[in-house]
Amino acid sequence: MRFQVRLVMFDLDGTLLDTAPQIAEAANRMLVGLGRPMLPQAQITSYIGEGAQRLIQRCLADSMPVAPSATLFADAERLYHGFYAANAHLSQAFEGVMPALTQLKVQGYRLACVTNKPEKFTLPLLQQAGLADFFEVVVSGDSLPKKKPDPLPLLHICQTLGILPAEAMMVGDSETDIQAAQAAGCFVVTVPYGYNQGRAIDVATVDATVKQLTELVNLLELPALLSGHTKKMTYIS
Ligand SMILES: O=C(O)COP(=O)(O)O
Ligand SMILES: [Mg+2]
Repeated sequence: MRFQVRLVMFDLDGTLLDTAPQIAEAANRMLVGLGRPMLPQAQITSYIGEGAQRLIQRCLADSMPVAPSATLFADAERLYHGFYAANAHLSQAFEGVMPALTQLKVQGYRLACVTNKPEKFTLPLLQQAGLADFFEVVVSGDSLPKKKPDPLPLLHICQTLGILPAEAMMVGDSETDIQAAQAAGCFVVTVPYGYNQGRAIDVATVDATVKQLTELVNLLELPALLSGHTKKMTYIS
């Protein structure tokens, strides 16, 4: 049995939008507000991908030997959310994002966004970047009981749109996306320019990789979408 991709689900941070500068700035303002030393942007960037709470925990863990109390964590979260709300709109789309989404939409692919970012930031950010209208469904890190790498958000999108997971493709920048896609039974394609905890993606673990999202258009036209997701697609950019 051969499956044709009908749904493409996009990760947000590090795939559609370059959010790291604003996330790092908000995290450093939070640390300063708590009387703690700032961290290099690259270090904070490597903490992106598992949601805001995990990012805050990891930033705090770098400056204190013991786990923060619930009160300190609540203060940190309030500060981070306040600072991030003020600067999130400055994040830019990566090259190729707008033309790729436009083309895929014209070609009739169903499009969705699945991110571990808190919901209160996701929609405003997509709207400000002019991307919100491309997506039929947007699922954030706190929309459902579980987030990526759990397959639940991806399966929820497939179910909402009436698409089989085997007809869906996840496009992301990190191992979190790869694990979620593989657990859901979806194809997975990665970009090399994102964050992935500061590491390069192991391309052996994905169906394909594209340098920028415009390459997806050709990739999806290849007749190499394979049954059972046991073999790789032949196109590695
Ligand atoms: O908020 C995060 O940690 C990452 O979000 P992402 O799933 O869009 O990469
Ligand atoms: Mg990401």
